[in-house]
Amino acid sequence: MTDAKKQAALDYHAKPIPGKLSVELTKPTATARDLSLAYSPGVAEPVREIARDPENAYRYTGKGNLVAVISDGSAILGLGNLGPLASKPVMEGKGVLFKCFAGINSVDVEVNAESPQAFIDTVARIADTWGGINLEDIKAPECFEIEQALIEQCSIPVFHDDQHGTAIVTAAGMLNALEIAGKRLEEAKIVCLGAGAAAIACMKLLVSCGARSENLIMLDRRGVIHAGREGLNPYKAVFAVDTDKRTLDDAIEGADVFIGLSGPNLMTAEHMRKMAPNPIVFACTNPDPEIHPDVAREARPDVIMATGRSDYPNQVNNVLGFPFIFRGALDVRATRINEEMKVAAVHALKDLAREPVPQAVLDAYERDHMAFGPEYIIPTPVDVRLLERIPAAVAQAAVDSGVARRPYPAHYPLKTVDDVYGG
Ligand SMILES: NC(=O)C1=CN([C@@H]2O[C@H](COP(=O)(O)OP(=O)(O)OC[C@H]3O[C@@H](n4cnc5c(N)ncnc54)[C@H](OP(=O)(O)O)[C@@H]3O)[C@@H](O)[C@H]2O)C=CC1
Ligand SMILES: CC(=O)C(=O)O
Ligand SMILES: [Mg+2]
Repeated sequence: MTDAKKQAALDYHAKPIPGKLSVELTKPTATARDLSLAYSPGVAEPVREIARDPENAYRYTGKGNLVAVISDGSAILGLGNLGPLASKPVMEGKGVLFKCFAGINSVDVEVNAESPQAFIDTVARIADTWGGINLEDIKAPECFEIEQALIEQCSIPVFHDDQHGTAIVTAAGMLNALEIAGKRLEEAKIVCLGAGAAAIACMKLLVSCGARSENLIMLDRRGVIHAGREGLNPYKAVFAVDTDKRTLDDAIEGADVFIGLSGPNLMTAEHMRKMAPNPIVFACTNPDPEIHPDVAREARPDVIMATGRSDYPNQVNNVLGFPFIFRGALDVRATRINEEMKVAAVHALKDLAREPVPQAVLDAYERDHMAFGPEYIIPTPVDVRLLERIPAAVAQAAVDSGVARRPYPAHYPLKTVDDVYGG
């Protein structure tokens, strides 16, 4: 970013008041009568009702439309382990996206925990406060243990966005990109740079969509994850392949697909030139991708290119997933977000990209034309049809797979965030 853009970003966060979110009132509070209902003595009545039946918390408090965005700041975007407090702008940012795209209220919680167990204990003790928990920017491998333990201990959906949100959006974009490139997932040679939270979840989902594990090479800071490599954790070991390739330079030769979920500027024009015809490059590290789109395109005009950013075509970013997935999960009061719900989200997102793009999206992106093709493999986050399609698909999958505690919502499909509380 230029110095001017960096300053604009700081000013955006600082002015006219610090931060990006505030709490709003939903009931009148002007009179003595209002206050006697909102607080003492009236507040005692919902207290008694919730003590009698905890389900009443959904009726008398904001719990059912409230998601906690929780981090320890150990993997903030691609910036690394900068600690809990430094993650707060990102967590507030996730809250902005929950609210503006799906009408979901959120609180950000930055946890200073000395161990995964301390993090789990802290969150588990306060989990009943919310309707769902979105774990964010927690590094691998700790994130796997943390998410699994919290899923087991909490009765509300717990979802590590960097794993599953990213995987859902990547799979949807990849299925479309492969079709446009005239390639098949079952045959595609895939290189994944990064072997952390996002990378491992993305590769697992691509394998379950049809990618062959023997066609997949994953790399971490030490290079290719190959059979016999010592010191691999069990999450990486699943992806160890029998190969004599050791570096990105070796692995990228003839690859159809590169997926970057690692760090900035790790891929070069020379790597691009070694890829197969019509290569697909998802350089998804934020804010600075593994390779700048202009460099990639100059090296390979035939590339289908995506990044995690809003300022280039094809934004493969979990913003296309988490607001809408939680919307569907909350509205049927799902106990968890299971594989069926994730797969339903992949297909809803993938299919939407094939439909004509609304004028409002063209206006927001200052474009005359956008249509399914190399420059448009996936919808943009401002597309209001995401709110119509993804929650509906997720809610239906929750009902069908038996994790919904409420029926498919009568007020679906949603047309705008004003509809989220129904009639
Ligand atoms: N576009 C999107 O929607 C999303 C993008 N991301 C991006 O993905 C990246 C990883 O995030 P996340 O998985 O949560 O973080 P993790 O800390 O869990 O994983 C980071 C992974 O990147 C690897 N890595 C880091 N630097 C290098 C390097 N120089 N060479 C090779 N591998 C490297 C690490 O290797 P090692 O295991 O050896 O330490 C690790 O496997 C971030 O940049 C983030 O912005 C994440 C989520 C969503
Ligand atoms: C987008 C996101 O969640 C990340 O880069 O970590
Ligand atoms: Mg993240």
